[in-house]
This record gives sequence, structure tokens and C-alpha cells, in this order.
Amino acid sequence: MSSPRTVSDPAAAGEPQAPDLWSACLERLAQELPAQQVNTWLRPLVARVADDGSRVTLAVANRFKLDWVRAQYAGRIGAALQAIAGQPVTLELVLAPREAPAGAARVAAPRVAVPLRTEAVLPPLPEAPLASPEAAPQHHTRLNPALTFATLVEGSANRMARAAALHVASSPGQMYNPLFIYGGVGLGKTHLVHAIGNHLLAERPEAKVLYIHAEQFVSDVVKSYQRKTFDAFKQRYHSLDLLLIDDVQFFANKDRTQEEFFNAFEALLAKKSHIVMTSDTYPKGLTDIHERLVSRFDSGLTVAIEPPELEMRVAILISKARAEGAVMPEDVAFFVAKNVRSNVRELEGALRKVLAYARFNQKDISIAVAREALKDLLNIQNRQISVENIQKTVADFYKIKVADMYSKKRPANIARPRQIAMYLAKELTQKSLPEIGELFGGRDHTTVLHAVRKVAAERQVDSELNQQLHVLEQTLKG
Ligand SMILES: Nc1ncnc2c1ncn2[C@@H]1O[C@H](COP(=O)(O)OP(=O)(O)OP(=O)(O)O)[C@@H](O)[C@H]1O
Repeated sequence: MSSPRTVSDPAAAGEPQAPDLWSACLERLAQELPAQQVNTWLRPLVARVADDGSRVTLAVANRFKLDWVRAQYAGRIGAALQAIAGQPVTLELVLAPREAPAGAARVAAPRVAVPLRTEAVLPPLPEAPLASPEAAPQHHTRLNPALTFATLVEGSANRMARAAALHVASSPGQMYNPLFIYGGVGLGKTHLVHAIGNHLLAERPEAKVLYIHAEQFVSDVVKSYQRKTFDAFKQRYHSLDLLLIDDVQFFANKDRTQEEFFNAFEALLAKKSHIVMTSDTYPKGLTDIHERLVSRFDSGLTVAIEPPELEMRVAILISKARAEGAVMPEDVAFFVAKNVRSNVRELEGALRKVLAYARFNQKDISIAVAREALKDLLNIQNRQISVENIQKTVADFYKIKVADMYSKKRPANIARPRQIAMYLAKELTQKSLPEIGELFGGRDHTTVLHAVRKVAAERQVDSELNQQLHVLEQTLKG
């Protein structure tokens, strides 16, 4: 590995001049971002650039800032570095050693780069973090600064919810009040509401924003009841500009809480403060919640978040790996995304396992590594390779419709994947040629035989095809 040099490090005055890569990157980012952001967050970073420019290590003064820089800027920095260097650049964010004075922090050795820990991908919700230390509001927001719009991957599953959330974050108290977001577990509801709060605070640091889980609200009600501190309770909730309340289904059967929430709701709406709620179901699907509340929940905009589709899962994996300073090749992301479908939280779990396995074993991230890392998960799935599954996987891979597998269409961009799917059906299932032909829109067995032979012969000489087949085989076998 090439030895790192330190740049913009006053403590290293005797060392070689800063390689231009980081300075050029700062210049470029200064064109794209407000000067205040560049000066606050990026200029103080202490950079080390490997001699061959393939790796840049940035030291950040503390954990909070590190999370913030990673969440807000890592993707942008990585892209800028790569564009300037004209080659892939690995970006590492590390904590500067504690004893170093602020601004002159020396970079920790790259090997102790932020280790892949659970909270590296998913920073734990601190007790009462502030959205930005520079713009510290005077009350506890309970916002997690890592959960922003920038770190939320957009796809058809969350497009509408995201658009509505962005609108609310930019103009609270106007349209879509209340905003009610619902969807299954681990699909990004909490992330989205934090993003609304963080966005608003970035624009209006003085805004009174509170994120709270419904269970915490219940316990606040109980406490203020017991301590007879209802005035303080009301003062706290009714004075907010933005209330973000997560998992309101937890209000079920809590009559007193529902009453207090109703009061807060009315007070906030009356003063044009915004309320955003999440739930595991749409308002009318909620049980044991007073009708007057349910009808209010539904009186603004109700939007769903769906489970992410394949392309979005691939994008999430690539983006979260990048935020970790790792590069996840697209074929590996495809392999993982095909095999982990339930929700984003599980996708993150799978990613952590793959990155940790690769790191501990000092291997590059590949399908073989992912398969090994996810062995247990893949075994549980008791996979049965069906022709249907092959058709779907191949269609996804080549970005065509599954229906094209049975259609009579002949353009090469469709006929070729169809032949590949036939080949894989023969290779990976027990089906006979006539059975396969039948499953591909009633084609003759000679058509299948032709496809099988053609693909088998071509993969011997066409390394790109061979690689694609390899990815598909690994993905299907799990
Ligand atoms: N579109 C996305 N892009 C990036 N990360 C996402 C996306 N959706 C979800 N995540 C991540 O997945 C994890 C789970 O999301 P989150 O906690 O927001 O889910 P949730 O819908 O609130 O789940 P629950 O109902 O269990 O509370 C979080 O780490 C979140 O950052």
C-alpha cells in the first residue's frame, strides 16, 4: 500500500506539500455548496492522500461531526475525488485522536479507520442530540443528524412520501398538514421523519422541532399526570413548530394519551405548526384509537411507503457501502438485493455482514465473499430454483419485463436474455426441454435446445457473457 501524506495539517509543516487532490476537491465542493457549509464542515478536515491518489483519509474531530460529515457529504466528496482523480478513490473517514488540538488533529492510521460497527451504518439515537452543533437549538430535538434526505435513497417505493416530506420540510404549516406516513417495518418511515426535522433545522435553526416515538409520548403523559406537571407538558408540546411522532399505532387503548394528543394536535394545527405522524397502517386501519383522532389523522395527506423494489435495494446497498468508505460492485449488490427482499433494515444487516467479512478476511467485496458472509441467511431461505424465478431474475438483470420471457418478440435485447434464461433453466432445474419450452410461452423444444447450445458455446469465448452468467447463477443458487 502506498504511504499516506498529510495535507492541510499545520502540525505537519515539515511534510511534503499537500497533494492537489484534496485541495482540488475542496475547490470543487466550494463551487457546489454554500461557503458556510464548506467552511464549517469540510475545510477543518485533515486529509491524507495516498501517493497514488487511490485513497483519501479524512480525520474528523469527534464522533458527532464524523456522523454528520458521513451522512451529509461523504457521497459528494467521494464523487468529486473520483472525478478529479479520474480513477476510483477510496474515501475513509476516521476520528482524529482525542489529544490532538482542534484544527491540528493528526490523522489516525488508515487501518484504524472507523471500524464497521453496527452504529457506523445506523448511528444509535443519542439521548438528545442536536441537529447541528453549529446551529444548536435551545431545546432537545431528539433528531438523529445522520437521517437526512441526502442519505435516503429514492425509488418508486418511497417517491411520493419523500416528495411530500420534502415539501413539508421546506414549507411547514402549509400544505399536507398533518402528514401521515405509513408502511411496514424497516421501510424508512423513521428515517423520513428525521429527514424532515433535520432539513427544517438546517434552514431555520431557531425552529422548535421535536421527534418523539409514540411510546415516549405515552410515558410523558403518564409522568406529567403523576407529577402534576401538565402545564409544563402543554407548554412543551403546544409551542412546537414541528412535531414528528413515530408509530402512532402505539396509542391504541391509551385513552388519556389520546386525549392529550388530541389537545396537542388541535393546538398545533391552530397555530399552523406542522404535525407528521408515522404508523404501520393507514389511519382507518388503526384499531382502538378514537374516531375523532383517526379522522384528524386522515385530514391532511396520507402516503404509503412500499417495500423497495430490486433497483432501489441495489441503490441502497451501493450508497450505504459508499458511506462506509467501501465500494460495492453492482453485481454483488444485485446478488445481495435479490436475496434480501423484506425491508431496508435487513438489507443493512446483510451489508454489514458482507463488509465486515471482507474486512476481517482482507478480501475484496465479491459475490463469493457475500455468499460466504450471508451463508446462514441464504441457507434459511431453503431455495428452490424454479423456471419462474430464473425468468424473473434474468429479466431484472437485463432490465426487461418478465412478460417478455413468454412473448413472441424478437429484438435482440429481448431474445438474448430469453435465451439466457432458457439456458439457465436447463442448467439449474430438472425440467425437460419441452417443459421449459412450454414455460417460455409455448415454444418448441428445438428452440430451447438451440438457445441452450448457443449460450453454452458463447460463454466459452465471451468473457463478459460468462461473467454475467456467473452472477446470475450465484444469485439464483444463493
Ligand atoms: N430509502 C432508504 N434509503 C436509505 N436508507 C433507508 C431507506 N429506507 C430505510 N432506510 C434505512 O433502513 C433502516 C430502517 O429504517 P426506519 O427505521 O426508518 O424504518 P421504519 O419504517 O421506521 O421501521 P419501523 O416501523 O420498524 O420503525 C434505517 O437505518 C434507515 O436509515
